[in-house]
Amino acid sequence: MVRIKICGITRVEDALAAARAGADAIGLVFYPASPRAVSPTVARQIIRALPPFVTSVGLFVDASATEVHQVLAEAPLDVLQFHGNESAEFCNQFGRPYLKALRVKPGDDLNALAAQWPDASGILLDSYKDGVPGGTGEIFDWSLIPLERNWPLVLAGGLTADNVADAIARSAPWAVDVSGGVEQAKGIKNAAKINSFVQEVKRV
Ligand SMILES: O=C(O)c1ccccc1N[C@@H]1O[C@H](COP(=O)(O)O)[C@@H](O)[C@H]1O
Repeated sequence: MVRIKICGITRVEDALAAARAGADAIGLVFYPASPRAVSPTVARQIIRALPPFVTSVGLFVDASATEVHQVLAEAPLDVLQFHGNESAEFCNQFGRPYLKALRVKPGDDLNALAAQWPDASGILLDSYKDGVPGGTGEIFDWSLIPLERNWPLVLAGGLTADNVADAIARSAPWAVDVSGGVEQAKGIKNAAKINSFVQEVKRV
């Protein structure tokens, strides 16, 4: 069973649509430059509306430790996702499980890179695009993903209901993560697209 995270949630109704569809986690973006960014106050409202057993994940891009602590003081996130150039030492300091995102380029030794964050709960692989830290809506070459690995893979980058079955077949991830592929506008999710995505993941 491949787990599912729906990222870039900005509204309670979208979080509930994800939960009802059968998603395991929702993602909240705390990167101010993102059109999907939420304030800690809105994040708290969304988290409080979640039914049991749906994990809340907070996404940061090279935030300071103070900024992460400020968010955590208001929004009770279950898991942190570091999508920038954060070191393992930085990621480890918050007392929360975390995902480390890597943006994949040809020639990367992904096993060696993943080993730099030995305490991560999972390694999220996303597409590399110069100057854009994530949420590109673009897939990357899944053949670059090592099938022999000792870390839980969270596959992201341009996933949609149309390509996620193929992506799973090629990479055997622990979980998949989608944002733009289930949106009707940046930061606004589409319940029908969420349902199709979740059903497609559960079908394989
Ligand atoms: O969503 C964003 O705006 C974003 C900004 C900065 C870093 C990461 C971001 N999103 C994450 O990127 C992956 C892939 O997204 P997509 O499915 O290709 O749209 C996912 O984890 C997003 O949450």
